[in-house]
Amino acid sequence: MDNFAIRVENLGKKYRIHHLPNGQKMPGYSRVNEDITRMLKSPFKFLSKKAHEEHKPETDEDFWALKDLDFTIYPGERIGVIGRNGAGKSTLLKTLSRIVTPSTGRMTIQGRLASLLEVGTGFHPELTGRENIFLNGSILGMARKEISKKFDQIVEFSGVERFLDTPVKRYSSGMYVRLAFSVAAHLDSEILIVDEVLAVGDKEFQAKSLKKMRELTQEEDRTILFVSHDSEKIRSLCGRVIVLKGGRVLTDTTDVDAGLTLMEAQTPAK
Ligand SMILES: Nc1ncnc2c1ncn2[C@@H]1O[C@H](COP(=O)(O)OP(=O)(O)OP(=O)(O)O)[C@@H](O)[C@H]1O
Repeated sequence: MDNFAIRVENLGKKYRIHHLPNGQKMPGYSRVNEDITRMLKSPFKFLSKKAHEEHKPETDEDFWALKDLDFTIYPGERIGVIGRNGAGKSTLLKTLSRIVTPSTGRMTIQGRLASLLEVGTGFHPELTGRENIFLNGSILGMARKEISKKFDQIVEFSGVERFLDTPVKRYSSGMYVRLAFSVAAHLDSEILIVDEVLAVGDKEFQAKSLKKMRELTQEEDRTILFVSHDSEKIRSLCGRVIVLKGGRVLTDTTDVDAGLTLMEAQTPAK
């Protein structure tokens, strides 16, 4: 088998979009929220409108958040996944992290994958920082002894030593990201996926994390997929960019500047 880290073939993700009788479109989950908000605002109006709506047929439509993706990523590459709001970046990273199930195609991942998605994923809120470090290590298949060996490095890099025995639900978002990044960067995984979260940390920690990610690819041949809206960060970290538009690959290039220019010329996906 080829020595690749990630191979994606004809990958697609389809969502069902509900059309409301008033012509609005929305995914199923937000329709419930919308109903609750309307009901709280004006219960009588909501109920009479709802009874009226019941008699109007609703239609559903397929919406492709990702479509026909094909690419191969090799060990040691630092890939920037870029695109305007709604282009499909998070959906792609969540699909690769197996949080979202693809609707078409297949993906082959060679190596262990650690992902750092939006704040709130990855850690168990009730567990302390210390417990989450061990939990994350065991999810990656590491023995307790191996995790213990990395423990001090993780804590030192994160700078959250004083709060190690506090449940992470009490952490500020900055502290949370510090620990989550440090765990993902230091535990044994061949592939690291980082979605925008670093923007939550302070400038100093952001710079330190970018430096760490460069080292991980250079010294340990680890592969990094990085989503960011910050062109400077993409330029300083990535050697290749995959530009998404409307769920499809617009371009996949090692000319990072050209990729960024093309992305900036796009309007957000509808
Ligand atoms: N669970 C869902 N149900 C329906 N549509 C969804 C769902 N999750 C995402 N989408 C839609 O898929 C498209 C891609 O979303 P995604 O979050 O991947 O974009 P993104 O490129 O990460 O955007 P941003 O830069 O704003 O974070 C959007 O149009 C979004 O509304």
